[in-house]
Amino acid sequence: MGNQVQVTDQLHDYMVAHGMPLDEIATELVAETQGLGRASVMLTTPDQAALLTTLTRLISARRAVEIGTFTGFSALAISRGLPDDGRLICLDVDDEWTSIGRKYWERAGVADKIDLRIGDAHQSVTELDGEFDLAFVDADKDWYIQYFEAVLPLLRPNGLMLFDNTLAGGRVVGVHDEDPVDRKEFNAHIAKDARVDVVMLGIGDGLTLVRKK
Ligand SMILES: C[S@@+](CC[C@H](N)C(=O)[O-])C[C@H]1O[C@@H](n2cnc3c(N)ncnc32)[C@H](O)[C@@H]1O
Repeated sequence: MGNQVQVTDQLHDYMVAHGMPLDEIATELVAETQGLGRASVMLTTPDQAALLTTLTRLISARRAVEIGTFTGFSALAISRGLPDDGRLICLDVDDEWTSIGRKYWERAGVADKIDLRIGDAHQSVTELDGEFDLAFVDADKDWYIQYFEAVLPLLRPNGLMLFDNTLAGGRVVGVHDEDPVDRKEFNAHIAKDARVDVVMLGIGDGLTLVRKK
C-alpha cells in the first residue's frame, strides 16, 4: 500500500501555486473576506475551489445546490464550472455575508446563474425540488446527516455530493477536548450506505466526495 504524504503549510502553498490560480475577482473576494477577521476561517481553500470548478465541469453539472455560502467564494467556483444556462441554488441564513458574494458574482458574470435563498437551510433544504447534478454542503456540521438524507433523493444517478470539514482538523481520530461527534457520526453514517460511493480527500479540512449509484 502506498504512503500518504504529510501536507505541511509549505507543501500546501506549493500545491496551490501549481494548480488552477485564483483570478483577480476571486483574490479580491478572499481579501475582503479576510477583512472580516476570525470568520474568514470559514473560507474554502483555493485548491478546494479549483477542485469544485473542475468537478462541476467533469460531471457536466447543469443544476447544483450549495448549503452554506458565507461570502460566496465556493459559489463563485461552482458557478464558474456551470454552463451559461446552468443554475446554482445557494442556501444560507446570513444576508450580510452573502451580500459580499453578490458583488463578486456580478463582476464575474455568474450572478444570473445563482439563486440565493436566505433562511434556515433545515427548512429550505426540504423545499428543494427537481433533479440536481451536484451538491456542496458546508453549513452547520451537526446537520450533515439530515442534509445528506434530504439531498440524496434529489440527486441524479452518478451525481455528486461534497461535504466540507469532514476531518474536523484531524480530530476525528484520537482523543480531544472538543470531540467532533457530529463529523464522526456523519462519516460513519455514509461509509456504510450502499446507495453511494464515498471518497474522503485530505484537502482543506477534509472534503468527502459522495457519488450516488
Ligand atoms: C463554513 S461557511 C461556508 C463557507 C463557504 N462555503 C465558502 O467556501 O466560503 C458556513 C455557512 O453556513 C451558514 N449556515 C450555518 N448554519 C446554517 C443553517 N442552519 N442554515 C443556513 N445557513 C447556515 C453560515 O451562515 C455560513 O455562511
